[in-house]
Amino acid sequence: MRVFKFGGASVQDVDHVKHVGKILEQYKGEKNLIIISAIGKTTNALETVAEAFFAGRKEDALRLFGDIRKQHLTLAKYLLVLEFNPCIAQLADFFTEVEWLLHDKPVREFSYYYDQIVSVGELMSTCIISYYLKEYKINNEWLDVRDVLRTDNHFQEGVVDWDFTQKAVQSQLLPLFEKTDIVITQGFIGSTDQCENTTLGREGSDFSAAIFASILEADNLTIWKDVEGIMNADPRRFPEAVYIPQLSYQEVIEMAYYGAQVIHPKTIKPLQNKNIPLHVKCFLDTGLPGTLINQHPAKDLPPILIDKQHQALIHLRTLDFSFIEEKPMSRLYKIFRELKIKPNLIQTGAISLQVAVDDQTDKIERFAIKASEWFDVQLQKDLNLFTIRHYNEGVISKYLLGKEQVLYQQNESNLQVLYK
Ligand SMILES: Nc1ncnc2c1ncn2[C@@H]1O[C@H](COP(=O)(O)OP(=O)(O)O)[C@@H](O)[C@H]1O
Ligand SMILES: N[C@@H](CC(=O)OP(=O)(O)O)C(=O)O
Repeated sequence: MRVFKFGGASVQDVDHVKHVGKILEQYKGEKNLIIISAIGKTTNALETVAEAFFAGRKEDALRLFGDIRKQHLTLAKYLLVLEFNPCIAQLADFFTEVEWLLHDKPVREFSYYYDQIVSVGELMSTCIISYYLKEYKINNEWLDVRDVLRTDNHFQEGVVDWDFTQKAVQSQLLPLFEKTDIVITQGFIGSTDQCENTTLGREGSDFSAAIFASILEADNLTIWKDVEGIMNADPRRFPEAVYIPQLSYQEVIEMAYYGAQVIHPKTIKPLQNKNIPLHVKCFLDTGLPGTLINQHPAKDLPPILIDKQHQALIHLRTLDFSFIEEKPMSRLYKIFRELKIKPNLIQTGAISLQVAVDDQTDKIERFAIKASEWFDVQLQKDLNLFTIRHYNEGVISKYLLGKEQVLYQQNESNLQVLYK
């Protein structure tokens, strides 16, 4: 058994969806679970629908959703002939689910509505692709992942109930493989025990794929991307980036943790725990070897560059001049935990502390209010966090010279600079 994941970039239009069919043909006769994300940038578009709805701009929300609906119907029209009508019937159910909700008034928290609305992206994409594959004579079964992947009710960041999910995989997913070799399902989304939609956090489809690979004890997880494989930097921002043929789980988990936006940070743990190899392969040129990620330490790694934008630096000083010891630290971590804030960089002094975090205005404001009970809180915005793993003098001078540095930290393997 293999698990494949196709992200939004790989299913962004008619030609890309057709290419998915071509890739699957190469694996005929093998059992494959296919996890697919929303088409192109649909999740971003659905986020604006959720925001308009929650702000009470019902007409805007309906209009924006109308555009998304139209795009999906157009895609179905260009891909399908025989399977067009059944596909449209299934899509209509998904549209109705959202449109009914948009006619209501928000009475619950934003995250709840976000998940009910945004999750339709993956339902629509998998529906169209499953029908396209049938039309193309690639027999497959479509699975509503909400029947299998159970989470708690932390909307926008559902925590997976592994026990339930494992049992549901046995009872609902595996029997589908008795009928067909290919099962198509959604990444990124799940459901609570109350049948409410949840999401696993932005870009969470990689994580969904790893969850299934782990439960199924798959031979391999392949994530198809629009790049040659994993590179030592984002090639969109660093055209000189070089491709890396093999990486260890540990290296990739570190890269993702520091902000490399190529694999979701939660993807590696379930794979490492079961020793399942991860392949990052090139969607457009399947002949390329891609990057293999496994337990073996990589040799001769180039310096790895990660430039994380939209950072804010929170300056904290204890109001009563007490030292930064266990008590103030545990208070701070309690607030981080409550607000789900992840510190990207921490530097401590005697009575002061600086924390770099992703600049999420709403969360930072709530943090400042809570922390001001014990700390003087100041904020600095519009910063970037540059991380170099496996640094050397050459890369330091190439990339950091001339940058206005705000904070600097260095250990044996990482160098991090917060700059303006
Ligand atoms: N270290 C890296 N190696 C390769 N690609 C990277 C890296 N860091 C960021 N990227 C970016 O990740 C993109 C692919 O990820 P993403 O757009 O999330 O794909 P998908 O939507 O298919 O999951 C590439 O186009 C590339 O710009
Ligand atoms: N569609 C979701 C989940 C995801 O993982 O997408 P992608 O595979 O395109 O990064 C998002 O955009 O966050």
